[in-house]
Amino acid sequence: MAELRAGIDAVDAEIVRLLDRRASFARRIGEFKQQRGMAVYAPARERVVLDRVTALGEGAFPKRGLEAVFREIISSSVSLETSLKVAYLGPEATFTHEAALRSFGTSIELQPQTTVAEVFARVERGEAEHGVVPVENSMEGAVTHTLDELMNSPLKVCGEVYLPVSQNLISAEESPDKVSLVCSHPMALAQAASWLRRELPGARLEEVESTAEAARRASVQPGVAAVGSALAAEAHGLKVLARNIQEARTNTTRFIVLGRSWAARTGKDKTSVVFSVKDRPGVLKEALSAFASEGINLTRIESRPSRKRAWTYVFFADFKGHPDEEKVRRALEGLEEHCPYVSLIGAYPEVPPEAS
Ligand SMILES: C=C(O[C@@H]1C=C(C(=O)O)C=C[C@H]1O)C(=O)O
Repeated sequence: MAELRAGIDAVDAEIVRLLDRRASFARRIGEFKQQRGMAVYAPARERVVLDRVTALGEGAFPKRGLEAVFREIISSSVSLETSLKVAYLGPEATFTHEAALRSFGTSIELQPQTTVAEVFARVERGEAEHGVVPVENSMEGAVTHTLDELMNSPLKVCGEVYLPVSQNLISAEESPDKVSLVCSHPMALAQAASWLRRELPGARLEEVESTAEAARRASVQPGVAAVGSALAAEAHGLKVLARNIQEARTNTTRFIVLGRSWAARTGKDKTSVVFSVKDRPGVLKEALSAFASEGINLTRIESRPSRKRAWTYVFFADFKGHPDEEKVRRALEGLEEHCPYVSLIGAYPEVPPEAS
């Protein structure tokens, strides 16, 4: 055993020496970016680094572990280049906090904000370089606040993250029969609606602004439970009275990372656009034919009120590809021919939902 541990000690010393060497490259890259006014966070490059190191692994060390270790190495490298600030829809211990940690690791400054609008505003004012907000849930659909902000903001989407949502009944009470009030974010209450109706038919439901605020209430008020994550329970010293009370096991939320510009091309990317159409028959079909004729796969389309004139709409579409690709450029030109308004709101490395 002592001999084997000596082996580990020797390897650790080597790893630390190599990490120091890696850090000196990162610092130099940081200086290069600063001289040219480039953004420090390079999500496309990070994706390439993470894919490369997991492919290099020969299986003795688990791939997920490799990805997690390198996520932190990259996070520390970024912190050597600049003190990166990332605003997210808080408070702490929400799913968005978890999504921000997944994207940026623990070595950067995370700033919890109380609303989606404040996350956008902070990044727009330059008080944070990036923002993380939820954009859609596989059961409940779009996060409309986020779409409405995206429509009017100069910020761009430069990353996406998927997180499986596990909702739990969490409380300071010992058992569910002591619970008379359940509070949570409206989306979390909706996700757990059937369980709550079935198991706690007598409890009152109350909407609050976040799952973390609900957990805080549950920690100070007797008879109150929250619907929220195990992370929120831990943060507020609560017990998990029931696990996985959400509607489906396949409940996943997709988050986006905001920045001043979209990400560079990796070869496996997604692009997001917002567009409006003229008011005449067949116009949406014509607009979308721009994608069909280039063989581009639309992964999502969503309509929202334009908020400029009653009963007029804008469409949000995500599709596979990057604006630097010739066929995507042609599809966007085609879209512009049919639509009075087209805006490219982001491009980012594609994350397969099942990989998250
Ligand atoms: C070092 C760089 O800066 C950051 C750190 C990275 C890393 O540690 O590998 C990768 C991308 C950037 O977010 C770079 O752009 O290469």
